[in-house]
Amino acid sequence: MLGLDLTLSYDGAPVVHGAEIHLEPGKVTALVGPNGSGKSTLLRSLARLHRPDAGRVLLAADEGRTISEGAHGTEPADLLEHGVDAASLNGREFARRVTLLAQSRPTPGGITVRELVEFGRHPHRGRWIAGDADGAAIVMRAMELTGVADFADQPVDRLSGGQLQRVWLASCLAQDTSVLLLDEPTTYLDLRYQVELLDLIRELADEHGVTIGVVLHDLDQAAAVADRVVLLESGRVRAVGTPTEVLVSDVLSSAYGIRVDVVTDDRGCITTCPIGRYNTRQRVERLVVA
Ligand SMILES: Nc1ncnc2c1ncn2[C@@H]1O[C@H](COP(=O)(O)OP(=O)(O)OP(=O)(O)O)[C@@H](O)[C@H]1O
Repeated sequence: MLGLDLTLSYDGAPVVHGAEIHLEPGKVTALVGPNGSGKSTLLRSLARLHRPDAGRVLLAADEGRTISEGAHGTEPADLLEHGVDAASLNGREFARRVTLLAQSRPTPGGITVRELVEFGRHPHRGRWIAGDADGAAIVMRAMELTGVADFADQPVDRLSGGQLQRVWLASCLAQDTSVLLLDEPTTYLDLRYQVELLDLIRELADEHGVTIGVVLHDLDQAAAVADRVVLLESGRVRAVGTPTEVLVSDVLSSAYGIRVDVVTDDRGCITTCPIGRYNTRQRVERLVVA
């Protein structure tokens, strides 16, 4: 998926200025940056939920293939030549290719977890007949992958924030798209489920070739899960590259307006340490000594 020269605004005031973003099949791209830098707006434009003032979103010709079929993608030059303009697809065609786990969603009342997950199958159902032969198995798999199968028959309005987050993710997975966009998916999740979600993201990319774009505030999580990091600052792409290339002290310190030290251990794990006025400096020193 390629977002080209995207200019995005609210009420005529631009908040993203000519951004380019390439999400590669089988790779995880993390969008990071300060509050208000335009991450969610950019992600929403890729999901066709925010109409660009200028620019366009191109999908690989085979990005219509589903996770279960195994999708393959192309380089930006191929997308420019052969890509499908996202705006040219009807809603159902687009929803079979791209899904977004949004930051906040209204919780529907009076339905069960399984029913909410089944909503994800909507674009795959026939218009007149309920034909979706693989649907039940895909819904079950989505619930198992996200750890919600045990409470499949519970009403969604009785779930905790973290449980609900996983149910929405299951619904996205049930959509079985080749592009998965996630906006701050670890919010509300406890430590175990944060780690499991990051593992799941990697698994979807590595084993199923899914194209993944994920907004993350936690830079250490971005370093752990992403192949590429896009750093946004004031609506512009400030840096793009591998975590080692982008998550460097001077770039982060300048983008976030606070000193950020970066420690890389001998296994290549990156830990970012924003330096506050009190005890965070000692934490960095401990990390460096260890
Ligand atoms: N519905 C809206 N109406 C008007 N302005 C908005 C709206 N949503 C976002 N903005 C503005 O657009 C800019 C980018 O917001 P966006 O939510 O994309 O940033 P973000 O990087 O995702 O921020 P955060 O990290 O706080 O979630 C901000 O200046 C914000 O105030």
